[in-house]
Amino acid sequence: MASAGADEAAAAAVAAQPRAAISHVIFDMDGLLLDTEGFYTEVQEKILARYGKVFDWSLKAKMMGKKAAESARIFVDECGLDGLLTPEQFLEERESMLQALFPSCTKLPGVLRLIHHLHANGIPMAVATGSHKRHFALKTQNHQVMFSLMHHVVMGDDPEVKAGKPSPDIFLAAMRRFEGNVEPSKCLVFEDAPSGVAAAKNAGMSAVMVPDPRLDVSYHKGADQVLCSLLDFKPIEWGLPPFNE
Ligand SMILES: O=P(O)(O)OC[C@@H](O)CO
Ligand SMILES: [Mg+2]
Repeated sequence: MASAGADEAAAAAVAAQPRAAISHVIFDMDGLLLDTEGFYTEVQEKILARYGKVFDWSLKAKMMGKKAAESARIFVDECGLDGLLTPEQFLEERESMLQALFPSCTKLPGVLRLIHHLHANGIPMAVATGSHKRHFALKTQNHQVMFSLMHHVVMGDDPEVKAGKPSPDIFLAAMRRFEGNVEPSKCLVFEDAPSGVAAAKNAGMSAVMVPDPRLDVSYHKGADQVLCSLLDFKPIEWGLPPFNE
């Protein structure tokens, strides 16, 4: 067993050489802060079952994190539903089911601890979500306090977000809305989706991925760090103030 002295020396070494000198943090929302991805999966499984098809995780990997219209197009194309269902009909069909589910969503493990810690230490935070305004309101109605700690939120239907993730648009818009002149290399993005990690990297930022365990590990590549849960995040590795526990 390592001695207390050895532990302290190891912590000092990590603090002396962080992976990056992060000053600003940007969170994805669905599947990262809020446990909403399961709702999408459930509803999409139901719709696909009507056509005698099974919704799987390789399709999920392509859809998650995208703007609604983009993921609807992927759903129709990948499932071979052209001529049977349009992307617009798909969105309409899933809408009432999703609306009923969203308000009951819960926070994912470690979210509150990390956000309160960063806020207490004066680290500016933002949210960058592919979700549009109407869904954002339904998902966050029971999590207002947490979102009030964010400097700002950028949503998928924001005029500055021309293309959804993996385009860097949303993360660059989130970066520009912080006060001062913030460099991408100082921004750390937390994401659950492959397209979100790619968007962060395309923006020149660092990306910590917290994927669903059902997502194949081949989708982890590109992330600077992959964690099972936000509870495993060590701020000190990124030049951020350490937890005091
Ligand atoms: O960007 P996020 O917050 O994951 O939201 C995307 C979404 O609407 C569901 O995949
Ligand atoms: Mg997400």
